[in-house]
Amino acid sequence: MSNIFTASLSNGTLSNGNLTGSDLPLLSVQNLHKQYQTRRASLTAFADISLNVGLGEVVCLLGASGCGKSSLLAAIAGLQQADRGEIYLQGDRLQSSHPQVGMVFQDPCLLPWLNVAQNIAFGLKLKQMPKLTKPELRNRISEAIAQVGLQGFERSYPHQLSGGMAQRVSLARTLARRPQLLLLDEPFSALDAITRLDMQNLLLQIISQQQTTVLMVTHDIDEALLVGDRVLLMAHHHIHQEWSITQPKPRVQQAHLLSEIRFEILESLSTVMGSPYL
Ligand SMILES: Nc1ncnc2c1ncn2[C@@H]1O[C@H](COP(=O)(O)OP(=O)(O)OP(=O)(O)O)[C@@H](O)[C@H]1O
Repeated sequence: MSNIFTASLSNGTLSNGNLTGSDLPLLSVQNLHKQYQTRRASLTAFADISLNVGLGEVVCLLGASGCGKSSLLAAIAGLQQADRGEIYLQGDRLQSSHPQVGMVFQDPCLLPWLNVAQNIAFGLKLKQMPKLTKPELRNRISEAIAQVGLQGFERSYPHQLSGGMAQRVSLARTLARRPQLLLLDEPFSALDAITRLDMQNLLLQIISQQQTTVLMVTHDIDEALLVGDRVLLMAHHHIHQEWSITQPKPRVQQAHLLSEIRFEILESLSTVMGSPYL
């Protein structure tokens, strides 16, 4: 095993990331389980999921389609209820959506009749958000626009933006809420390769400036290796294996150092899915 990562089988036990001693994880998920009931069947979304994410940690969730990644994120975001198990944010039990938990989806979901600034303001005016004064609202909006590099586009409408710009607005809308925990569900997967690289760099920049805690779903192993401090591999609705990556960021120039872990992830995925990914 290389010195830049460590791998372990989680087997449903709590994963502590970089936590030490009595540190409270920012996010703690304990024995979470969800079934979807359809007219014909009961489908497992995810089963017996336990994980911790430490303050400032970036954890990436990888896994084959249908293993439950998006459902897990939606449950943590409070967008849907799990059937069993508990979710804690800094020790407080979460049972519905929380202003300190922000989520960005693959689709930017911008409101077409609102301009960039108004779309960002919309996220700040949701009923679960603390009330802001007008100057506070203006500050939050301009700060978020600057964070994603969209100064000058405040009055543009969604149809006037490229896909990458629209996703920047979506990110700004969530960042403006100053969430403690950022949940990202394949945020860049609909973008072309170059825009995707730009957005990955932007995310890395925001993470390092704000010390944001992130739980990110991605299909892209290279993306997980680029931004993650830990990579969790989900299979058959469980967390199957995890890797800690200690290689310093940015890692773009050091892709060769990560090839070993990339190989391990593909090997593990091939074994657990019974399909050749190598
Ligand atoms: N609203 C729903 N009703 C019924 N079953 C659902 C629903 N949403 C998801 N499922 C099922 O739950 C399981 C997990 O789905 P989920 O979308 O969470 O997986 P995923 O790992 O995010 O997949 P992908 O990577 O393709 O987005 C799948 O079997 C899926 O068919």
